[in-house]
Amino acid sequence: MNTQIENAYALAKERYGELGIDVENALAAFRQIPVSMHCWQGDDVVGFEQGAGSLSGGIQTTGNYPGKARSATELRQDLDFAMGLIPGAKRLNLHAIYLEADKPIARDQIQPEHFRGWVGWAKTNQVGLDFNPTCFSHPQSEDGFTLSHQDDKIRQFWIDHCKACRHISAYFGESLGTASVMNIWVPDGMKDLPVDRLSPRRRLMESLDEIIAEKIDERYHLDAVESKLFGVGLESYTVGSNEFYLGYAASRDIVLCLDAGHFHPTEVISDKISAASLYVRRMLLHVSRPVRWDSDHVVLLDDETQAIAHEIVRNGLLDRVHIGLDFFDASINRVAAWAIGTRNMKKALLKALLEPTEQLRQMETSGDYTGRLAMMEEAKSLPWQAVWDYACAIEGVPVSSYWLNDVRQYELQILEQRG
Ligand SMILES: C[C@H](O)[C@H](O)[C@@H](O)C(=O)CO
Ligand SMILES: [Mn+2]
Repeated sequence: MNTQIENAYALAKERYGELGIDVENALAAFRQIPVSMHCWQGDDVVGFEQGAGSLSGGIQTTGNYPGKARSATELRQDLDFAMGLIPGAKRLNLHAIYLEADKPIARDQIQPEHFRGWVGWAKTNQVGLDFNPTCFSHPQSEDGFTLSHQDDKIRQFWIDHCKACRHISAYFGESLGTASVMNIWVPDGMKDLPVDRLSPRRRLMESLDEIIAEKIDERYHLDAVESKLFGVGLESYTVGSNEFYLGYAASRDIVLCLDAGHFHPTEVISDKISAASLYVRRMLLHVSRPVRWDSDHVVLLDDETQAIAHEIVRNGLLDRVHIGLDFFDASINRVAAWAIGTRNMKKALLKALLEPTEQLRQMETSGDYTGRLAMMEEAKSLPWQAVWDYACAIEGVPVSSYWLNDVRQYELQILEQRG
């Protein structure tokens, strides 16, 4: 290892030691925290269904940067490369439309066998898999309703899709020895003011009850539900609102998914984690960056990402909060987008683990708010970056911005050849 990195690390350890922080412990914990990378950043949420239509459901990818993955093989190639730029434990979050089959398969007919390639890849790379039914980009979702549809046949189609997905998710968990978190998000809603807000919500509740009725061992599969405020073209009413799913997850003892882009612009999910932790056993986070709306920009090392990490670490929630990412930017190199967003989430976690939290707590308890603010601000410029560089170096991951050189090479040799 580069002696500069080692020397900086040794100095950082000394500095943190003065504050009573054991850097080696923090680093060991950091390396174990998985961040679930979302497959859909690699191909603009298109997937590999035969005859796939365009993205719908009120979500949008903007940009047309060249080189997106056109097959599962290309997506795995990009993921291999991107994961090699990121230190610590990683998982992959798949959507149902990323199946592999040589003929069209109806969504309610998908099987574990269609994901065998992904499980093989996950075993080789020692990563866990997570899963999502895909209740959008489909002719049966085009009028804005799926699991809450008033037409029983359409509703049943989506129920059956979600049931099929649970079996695939359990197959992931059993094959890989780590529970797959299966997150249900449906776009259901209306562009303009509905008269009846209740009936679709009752139908959604009943559909979900039918979906989760079959008990599946938690060692293999966990059910999660994701709320939303609005979608494009679905501005006035979202069936699966925050209140709906908070109540649903708490009353059914399943996982609550909080997406950073799914609330009012000044609302933050960092503040919701502690509150929800009192009522739900587990949470899934979709860490994202909304810019004026649920725009799914690449995650930054900004105040909110840091606050999310602090809330998880300070409250001892690492084993109850599953950290996933949800952004899709097609205006920049897609592999770089994964690297930037995931590295930032990881940096935030490392910084949180290196915080002098006990000292801050004591100041708060004794009413020393001046000291609390001063120390919180000083903690931001403690030498965490030397620890980060060391974490990258010991895992053979590029240090500092050197990963960008690798991405440029990859772009030239692989992405640009895709046409
Ligand atoms: C593709 C994802 O499932 C989707 O982004 C969902 O999680 C969401 O956040 C919709 O706005
Ligand atoms: Mn999301």
